Amino acid sequence: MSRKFFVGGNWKMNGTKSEIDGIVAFLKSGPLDANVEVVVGVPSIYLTYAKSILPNNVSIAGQNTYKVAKGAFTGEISPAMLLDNGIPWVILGHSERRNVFGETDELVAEKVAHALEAGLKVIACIGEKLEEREAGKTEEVVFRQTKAIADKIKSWDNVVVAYEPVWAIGTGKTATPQQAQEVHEKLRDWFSKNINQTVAETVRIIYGGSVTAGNAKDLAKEKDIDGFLVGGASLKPDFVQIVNAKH
Ligand SMILES: O=C(COP(=O)(O)O)NO
Repeated sequence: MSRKFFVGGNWKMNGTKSEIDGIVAFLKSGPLDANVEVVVGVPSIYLTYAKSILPNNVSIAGQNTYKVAKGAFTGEISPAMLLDNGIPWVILGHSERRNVFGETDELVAEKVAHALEAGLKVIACIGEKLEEREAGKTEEVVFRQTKAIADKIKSWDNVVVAYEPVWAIGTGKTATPQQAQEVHEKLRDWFSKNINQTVAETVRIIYGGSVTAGNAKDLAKEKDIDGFLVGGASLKPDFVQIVNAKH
């Protein structure tokens, strides 16, 4: 079963309007592989601006939403607010939300469930820390994080899973194609055993963690790597080569 290659850009807390103009310029000139789904994750304050100038072949995501529709949650935004502004995607469970802002597996799962119920599509992030990998706990961690989400949601149709080993994020220490493929394959097997074979075969599992134009092609060759979630490199023209890495 073929899965449409998916490349997300996670701009994190970066950008000014003029820098966004520059990013949009290289996305427009591309050319971007038409067989690849491209979504850029934009800081909340710039979502409307970015959406107004992005080319039609690039979609847009928020970087966080809360677990309920409205209320006394100063500083938060809801899935309904993203949808009200024509934003169809959201990135949830990023390791920076988990490790810097203390989001638990439970909270991430509740956020994913509410975002899907509201009608958003979700890039759901999982990934182990270096000490967990060194302790041989990679599978245990990513299965635990995935199960927490599975226990709360009814369908994986609008979910892209992003495996982002924390030790590879922003470090330049990219997982090797073999390391990434091994975890992606185990995750797909987890879906087969715990959800169903159709989900296992159709859910896109993308890799994130120091993806560059230099390593994307080799990673893209792996059968269970369905794309990327790119941080630093998504702010630069090299992002076009990463989008096109599969073909
Ligand atoms: O956090 C990341 C990856 O960041 P880098 O590509 O900068 O390692 N994606 O969400």
